[in-house]
Amino acid sequence: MTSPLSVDVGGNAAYRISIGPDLRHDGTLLAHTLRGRHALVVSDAHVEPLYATDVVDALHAAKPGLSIDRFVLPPGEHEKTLARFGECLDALARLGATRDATVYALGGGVVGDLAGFAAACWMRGIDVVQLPTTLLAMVDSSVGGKTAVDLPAGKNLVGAFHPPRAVIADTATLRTLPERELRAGLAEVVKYGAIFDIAFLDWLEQQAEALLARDDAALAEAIARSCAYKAGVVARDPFERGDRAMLNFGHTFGHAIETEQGYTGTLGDGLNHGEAVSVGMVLAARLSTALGLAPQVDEDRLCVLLARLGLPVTLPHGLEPHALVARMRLDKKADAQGLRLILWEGAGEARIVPGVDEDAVRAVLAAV
Ligand SMILES: NC(=O)c1ccc[n+]([C@@H]2O[C@H](COP(=O)([O-])OP(=O)(O)OC[C@H]3O[C@@H](n4cnc5c(N)ncnc54)[C@H](O)[C@@H]3O)[C@@H](O)[C@H]2O)c1
Ligand SMILES: O=C(O)C(=O)C[C@@H](O)[C@H](O)[C@H](O)COP(=O)(O)O
Ligand SMILES: [Zn+2]
Repeated sequence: MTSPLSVDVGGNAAYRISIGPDLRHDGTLLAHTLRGRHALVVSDAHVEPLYATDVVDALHAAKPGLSIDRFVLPPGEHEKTLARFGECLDALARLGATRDATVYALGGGVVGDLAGFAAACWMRGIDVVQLPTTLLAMVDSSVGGKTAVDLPAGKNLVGAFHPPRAVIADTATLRTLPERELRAGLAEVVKYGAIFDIAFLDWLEQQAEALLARDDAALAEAIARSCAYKAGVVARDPFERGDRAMLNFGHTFGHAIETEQGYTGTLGDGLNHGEAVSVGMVLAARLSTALGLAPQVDEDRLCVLLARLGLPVTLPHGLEPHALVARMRLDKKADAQGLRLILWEGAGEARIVPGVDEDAVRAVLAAV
């Protein structure tokens, strides 16, 4: 077994992100995260048949006598609901999970967010270990402790900050990830370059083909570098009181699109999260240009890179600017001054902008 890469997340609730092939079989690494004798593996109906038995077997081998159950969600963003969250809590009750139990979130960001929220609430908080199986979850959602479910009114409106005890990213699971989901993950990878580091954007431009071809070395580097950017900011600002909000670049627009489309991304007729963030980043860059904050050339560069990665860069048909702006008002960054958006001053330099004029936002939405 190749030795895993690791990224440490500092702060009050420090933990390690381990990245490498076949880590789901590593009983020692998995069992190191266990405190009690109950474990619930939460997954979805695509991922559970592929990988859950490996995790359960590795845990049993490392800790005989462990009581393990599985809770399996139907796949898709439209399942990240309060109702499924309630079912997950029922599964913990059936297991008899005590306060030293561990939830293993095996899947993409939908599983990670919902299972993490259940762990945050069960008996006021038990351990969750994130076992991400999508690129998006490896580079973003498994790290940082944001957990949530969606409401029909908006994305992630009910949730809690609940950092994982560990993140174990088995990169071999990416071999079965559908092409579209790989591209969606690359949108959040591009986000780190856009907000923090122009040199990372240069690297992504050089590695675009290798990443799309799932070159192991390119993917491992993209994951480790992304985790390092995210680890740095969440350790400084775990509860998003300051610059962590930059991780939301493209998200106020993106979440409005996902909500307006009824979270149909994984059903095939709408945009999934990564795709919506791709369009959202283009809109944020265009608004920055329109407001005179950033040069046009950087907006063009971002669009070209996202398009090369096979991501959408224009608004889907049928979405009304007024309806999207109404959704944006329920964004969690909005405040008494109105919309607070993450814009940029150019590639690699995000900026938090309060009190953004809604007419300017509608004009950009109408133009893209
Ligand atoms: N908490 C955070 O900080 C954070 C960050 C980014 C995104 N998110 C959330 O993450 C969610 C999106 O996550 P996602 O893009 O992983 O989507 P997802 O969880 O819906 O997974 C995408 C699809 O891939 C399938 N899949 C997962 N792993 C697979 C594998 N290895 N092989 C085959 N199929 C596999 C899933 O079953 C699903 O159909 C959104 O709800 C978003 O809001 C949260
Ligand atoms: O970790 C963060 O902070 C992020 O904003 C990461 C985002 O990619 C992610 O989609 C997050 O779930 C959005 O958070 P929200 O607070 O806007 O719901
Ligand atoms: Zn996101």
